[in-house]
Amino acid sequence: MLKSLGGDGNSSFEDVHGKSLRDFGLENLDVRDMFNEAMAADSRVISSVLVTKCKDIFQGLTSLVDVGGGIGVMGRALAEAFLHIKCLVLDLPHVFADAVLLKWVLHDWSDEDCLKILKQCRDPIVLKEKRGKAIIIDIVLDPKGGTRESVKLQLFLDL
Ligand SMILES: C[S@@+](CC[C@H](N)C(=O)[O-])C[C@H]1O[C@@H](n2cnc3c(N)ncnc32)[C@H](O)[C@@H]1O
Repeated sequence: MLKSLGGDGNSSFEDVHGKSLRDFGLENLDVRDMFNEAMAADSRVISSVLVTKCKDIFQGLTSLVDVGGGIGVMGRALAEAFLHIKCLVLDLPHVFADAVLLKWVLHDWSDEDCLKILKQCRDPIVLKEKRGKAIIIDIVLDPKGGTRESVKLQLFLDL
């Protein structure tokens, strides 16, 4: 990004808006969506070249992670072109997700850490205009005891 002429280290965007494009996008859904779609449009062009002219790069691979892969256009194109490669896309939850799934994650963290984790999950999905969800699949402690099996499991998870 162009740096401003003021020499303060900020980008021109930061000088005008008081925050980075990334932070601005977190609060302005239209801007965020427009940015993600612009990146996706670029990926459509680049991926079409990649899968036709650069096949050799992918020979022998069985898996690939597209880090910061946006809404997954590149990952999908690679997965479709190279069926032997398992493609994963890693990006921030707000980029691609309506929901965050936490299965067997929270039970072995302290209450304090659980709050931190849930807050991290909440911020991106709250921005999804109330469509977002946090889906938690985990053990629920029964203060009255529960069945023998469930108590055994609770004790096991406390170890
Ligand atoms: C400039 S975009 C590039 C997107 C995609 N690779 C492309 O070329 O179309 C950078 C991406 O990095 C993602 N990103 C930023 N910080 C990240 C982090 N800590 N973990 C994962 N992804 C991150 C952003 O959400 C964004 O989608």
